[in-house]
Amino acid sequence: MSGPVIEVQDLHTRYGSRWVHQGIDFRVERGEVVALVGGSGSGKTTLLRQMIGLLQPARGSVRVFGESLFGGGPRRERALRRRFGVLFQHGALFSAFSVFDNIAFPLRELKLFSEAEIGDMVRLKLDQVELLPEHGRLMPAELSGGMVKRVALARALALEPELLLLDEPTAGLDPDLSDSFVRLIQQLDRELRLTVVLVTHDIATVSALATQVAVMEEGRILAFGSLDQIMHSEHPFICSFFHSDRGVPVEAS
Ligand SMILES: Nc1ncnc2c1ncn2[C@@H]1O[C@H](COP(=O)(O)OP(=O)(O)OP(=O)(O)O)[C@@H](O)[C@H]1O
Repeated sequence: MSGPVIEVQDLHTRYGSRWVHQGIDFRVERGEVVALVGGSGSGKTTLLRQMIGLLQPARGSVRVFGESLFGGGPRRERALRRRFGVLFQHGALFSAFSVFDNIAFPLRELKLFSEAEIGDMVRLKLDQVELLPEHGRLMPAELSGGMVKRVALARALALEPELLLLDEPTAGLDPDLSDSFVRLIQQLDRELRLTVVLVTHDIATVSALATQVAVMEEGRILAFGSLDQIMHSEHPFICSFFHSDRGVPVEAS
């Protein structure tokens, strides 16, 4: 496929009478890892929700793989949605399902595979996120924070998506766990040649993963470019964001 993986044009979003996005233009090219950063409440997660079709634009458009997430008919929309995987902010595992059944869920929904095939695929996904087959028997309540993220990532990868969307992938993890989760995403990104969009507040995550950075403020994209370009911006908001006490373990050359 040629053309961008995601193309957002003149996007306006509102919750009730409150406008959250006021004219967003944004493109994600194949193979890029784009980090959405910005102040709290600037509309990052809402933009991610638009990209996965959980919200409809009030104005403007969101196209994924060249198609609108709405209006193509149920079969076409389902086919389009199978091409991306989502890691939600707190993992969003089904608490009544085991790890195995959480990862199997999107595979079973397809009604294309036998239980034996699903078993093989779930074990492969567990291995990809560096968990053991026996972890499949655990319930979400028995998992550490790092394991929840890995299981949620395995579920997001279950249908072998081309596009992966991650909402705050390292939130709630201590620095060591955060580093090892970022390394895992890096490795999978290389192996699976994914296109990735992630929302994060963590500059270390941006520095390790992102090929492009979009800085959001008050419902607009303030700047878009490589981390190096963004780091050299003189915009006061960007300066305070990237050079604050949150620490910038980034060697911008
Ligand atoms: N379901 C909702 N209903 C009403 N308002 C909402 C809803 N979700 C988000 N908002 C509001 O929209 C604005 C943007 O929220 P969003 O979660 O997209 O921001 P964010 O940049 O991801 O913030 P954070 O970094 O704090 O997660 C905020 O003011 C938020 O309160």
